[in-house]
Amino acid sequence: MAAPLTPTSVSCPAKVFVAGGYLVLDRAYTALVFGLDARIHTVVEPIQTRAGVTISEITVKSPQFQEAIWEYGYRLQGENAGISVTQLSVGHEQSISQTRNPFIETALIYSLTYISTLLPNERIASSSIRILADQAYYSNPGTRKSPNSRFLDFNVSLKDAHKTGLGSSAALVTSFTAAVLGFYLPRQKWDGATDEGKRVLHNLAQVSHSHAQGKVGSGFDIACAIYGSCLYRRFSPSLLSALPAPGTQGFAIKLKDLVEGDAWDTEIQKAAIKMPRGLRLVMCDVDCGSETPGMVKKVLKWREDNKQVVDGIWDALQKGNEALSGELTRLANADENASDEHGDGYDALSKTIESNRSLIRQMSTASQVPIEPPQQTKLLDYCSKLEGVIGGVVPGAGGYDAIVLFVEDKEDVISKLKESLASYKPDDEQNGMKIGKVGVIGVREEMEGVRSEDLRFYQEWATKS
Ligand SMILES: Nc1ncnc2c1ncn2[C@@H]1O[C@H](COP(=O)(O)OP(=O)(O)O)[C@@H](O)[C@H]1O
Ligand SMILES: C[C@@](O)(CCOP(=O)(O)OP(=O)(O)O)CC(=O)O
Repeated sequence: MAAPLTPTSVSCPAKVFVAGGYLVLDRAYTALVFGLDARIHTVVEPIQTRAGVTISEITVKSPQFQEAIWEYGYRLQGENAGISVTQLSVGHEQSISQTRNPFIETALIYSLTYISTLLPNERIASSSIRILADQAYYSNPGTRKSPNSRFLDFNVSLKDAHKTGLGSSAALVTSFTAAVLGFYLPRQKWDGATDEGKRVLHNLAQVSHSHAQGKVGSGFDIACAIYGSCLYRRFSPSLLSALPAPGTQGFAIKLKDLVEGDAWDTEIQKAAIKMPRGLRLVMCDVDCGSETPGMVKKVLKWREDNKQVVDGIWDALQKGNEALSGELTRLANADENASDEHGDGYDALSKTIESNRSLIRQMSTASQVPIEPPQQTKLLDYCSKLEGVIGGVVPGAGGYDAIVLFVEDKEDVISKLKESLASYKPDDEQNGMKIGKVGVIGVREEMEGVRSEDLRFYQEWATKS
């Protein structure tokens, strides 16, 4: 007889991709990714069913948003095809979503299927799942239920929420997968606190996120959701191509083999990423926007057509990115060995950032993809001259989304930075784009990845549908 299921909650951090954008799509290069102290939590709880009634239903709610309830029926299929999931759209409640949430649906299919391979003779019980996200993922103001509320009511539907680009889908899929595995599986079958548990979680979340996303990303965001700040080398994309589609013959067994197997060549180096004690990251949201997949396509095409030139720039940039993580680690280690102030000790860091930016601009100009477009150059140059700002870059794919700055971790430096940004005047429109208000997002770097959470956090959100 299986042990009774107990409520389980897991959270994962947001990400900022500081160096190695585009390069990381190729295993020859690495990415420097920082986790941020904004998290997405997933809570899984048993639901009471009346004696004798056996239903197979999982309800997923994202109660901070309107119309964000998804109800799923599920069943085990023959021929090792795994668990099939059907969205139930009974519509008896106004808040039931009429739209699909591909990230939730896919994470459910993949995690239940994996669970079914480990518990072949057990019925998977119904459950209720809640998702709660920290404010920083969205720029909608939101309202508090009480003065100390951690999770705000955003008062909009997910489709109308304005994302700040911190990797909501990766933190969602990873915390969701971890919470579902932790809820249904006994510790001896899967333990998220162990290295092996994390490795399986990483592989499973990569496969499911990649499926939901259309297999375009390098997977850096999932790695960060699990391991926190790290140096990341991606897995070979061919690993995923042999997996049959969900619901087809052999899917379950092949999924189990894939996620538990040792063919994964992902490399995660936690020790290669550190933040010196006197510094912190500041993320600024630029009120504009860019489409990552379109930019990726164009950059890859440019690389294909100009292999030699591009390899030259990318090899130099890889060296520069290694110099950046090397300098951060050197400064952080120096902090551990002495308690002195750095004085002008950030000069080398500042120069490395500058020279990496110049290579990124070369890439922008040659590919004609606005990775660091002139509007962002002007903003970064402006910020880099402010007191206590060491330098900054356009994170990830770049474009008009955001900038990230290395800043001295002092209150007066941050408040002056905020003042200066409030009065910042961007140039008029260039190439059809004009950046708007620049705001500081309330986050900073965090080293820790996935973690179990205390259920008390969610009391306020216990009953709201
Ligand atoms: N709080 C949430 N609850 C439910 N689904 C969410 C939530 N936040 C994000 N998502 C899902 O993730 C999608 C956004 O993912 P994506 O476009 O990849 O943005 P990001 O760059 O933040 O990862 C949303 O359309 C939705 O499906
Ligand atoms: C281009 C990339 O290498 C980096 C993109 O980083 P972003 O942080 O810009 O990503 P999104 O939040 O998904 O838009 C693509 C990748 O590695 O997947």
